[in-house]
Amino acid sequence: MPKPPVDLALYLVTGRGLLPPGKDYYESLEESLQGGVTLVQVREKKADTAEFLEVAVRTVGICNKYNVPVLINDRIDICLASGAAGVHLGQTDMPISIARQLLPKDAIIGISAGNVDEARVARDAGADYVGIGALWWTESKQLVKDVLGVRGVGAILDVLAGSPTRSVAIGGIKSTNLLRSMHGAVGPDSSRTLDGVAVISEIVGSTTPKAAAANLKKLITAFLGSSPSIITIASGPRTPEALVSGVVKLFQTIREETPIIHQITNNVTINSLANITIALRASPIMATTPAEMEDLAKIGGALLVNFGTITDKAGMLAAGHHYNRNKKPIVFDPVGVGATAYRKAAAKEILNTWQATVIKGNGGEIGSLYGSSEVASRGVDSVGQAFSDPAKVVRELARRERCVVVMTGKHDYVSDGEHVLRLSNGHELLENITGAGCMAGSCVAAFCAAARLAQPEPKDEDGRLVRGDMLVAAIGGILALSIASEFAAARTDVHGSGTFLPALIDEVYNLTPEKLLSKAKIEVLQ
Ligand SMILES: Cc1ncc(COP(=O)(O)OP(=O)(O)O)c(N)n1
Ligand SMILES: Cc1nc(C(=O)O)sc1CCOP(=O)(O)O
Repeated sequence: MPKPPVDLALYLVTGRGLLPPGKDYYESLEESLQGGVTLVQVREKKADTAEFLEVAVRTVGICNKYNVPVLINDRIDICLASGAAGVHLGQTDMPISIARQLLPKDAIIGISAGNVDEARVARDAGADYVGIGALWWTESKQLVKDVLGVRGVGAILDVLAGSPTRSVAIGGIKSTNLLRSMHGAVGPDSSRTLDGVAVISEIVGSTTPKAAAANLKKLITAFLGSSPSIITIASGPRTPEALVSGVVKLFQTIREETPIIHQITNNVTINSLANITIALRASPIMATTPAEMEDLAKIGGALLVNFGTITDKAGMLAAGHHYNRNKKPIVFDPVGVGATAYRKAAAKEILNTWQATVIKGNGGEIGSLYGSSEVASRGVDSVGQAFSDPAKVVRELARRERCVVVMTGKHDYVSDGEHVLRLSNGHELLENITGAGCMAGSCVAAFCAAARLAQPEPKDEDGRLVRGDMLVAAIGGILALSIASEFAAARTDVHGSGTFLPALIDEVYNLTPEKLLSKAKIEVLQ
């Protein structure tokens, strides 16, 4: 009979040195079990053998009351002597083949994996699970290597595809980043996700470990119980009529609710972005200082991060973290990402730190993120012919980044990884003004804020990073600007690009549901 899999969902690794002053270890342990911890590892780095054994025996006794298995960090002898369920082994500990011989047949053996090769060896050796770390930076252990970030963890998860070896991530996991960690840590090829999280300080360092554990448990249970395939869960039929009618609803929501759109953008187009946001009846705030981000993320309806003149990377990283934490949408506009190595590295760092809801770019920018040279970036413009299969590019990038992708151009392509839409509105004068693409980003962000507001907050934690139909929101933002551009270009007072820009702002201001309904050109490609 195969042994039943251990529940890795909320894995407490002990750390007596991190207890708050005056808090008893056994009391803290019992409270955390009451909060919903599913597995415990006794990790004693300073105790001698006698003390380690005493702690292990008492820990097993307490955990038995809650039917929660105990693993021992590093030490086979302590595992055997304490009656623990198994061990967690590091890379320099006893090899798993010997550990299996020494331990009972049904012992659980977990192994640390900090890279793809270590995970492959652990998998082939039959590890029950791998502990992948460090995901984020932590003060609980002196790290000797760079943190992996969600992408590093995702790459390791791919190695486990098709094997029974399961996985947890460890390092810096808190209630504030748990959902982002789980959503982001997905193998790009296999879509395999983590089976749980291993945590020390968030629980052990708390004066109320029961509440700390319960909070983490609520989040991880919601994630594991939901469909993790795509960040924005589609709702409603994807016909052109249904999509435009959804866009109109969001357009009206913006007018009724005037959501705050927080924008970190470039100094070339900042004024146009603020004006286009106001024209839509949303409310812009252009703030870049990292220290403000926690507060702004509480009041902002959505965040736009545009790195046209990338001087505020620290603010971008902090802002995204807080918007993820507050479950608010983020639109990422990686302006000119293919132009320099610095921008490429910054985009990678950003997408490894927070989860974008929508990525919007021109062909060169999307091509660069996708890893294609078919259409390249020169400065902030695209060069090269159109993609031979643009639908594939946006769909695959959306799947990989687990968000909605918008690729602007003669036709605009939008995908949530499942559906692909082609939008064919817009006027060529948009190419003759600076910041048309950036303004599209502001419009998309305003529609994303509306999409979130339009969907009632779920009563229970639902494991998502944002709520609302972000596919419709992305389409709405693009249509609002491109349909307004058609009305602006048709005006008799528009004589060229100079008169076009203010007319464009006017026409966004004067946009109506009827104009959107009558002009929208949407094709559902997939
Ligand atoms: C679940 C889990 N994952 C990784 C580790 C780290 O183990 P190791 O590499 O042996 O380092 P130490 O914990 O011994 O410092 C872990 N303990 N648990
Ligand atoms: C024990 C341990 N191992 C790590 C690894 O990277 O292998 S990180 C880590 C410490 C995790 O503690 P916290 O939840 O407080 O960040």
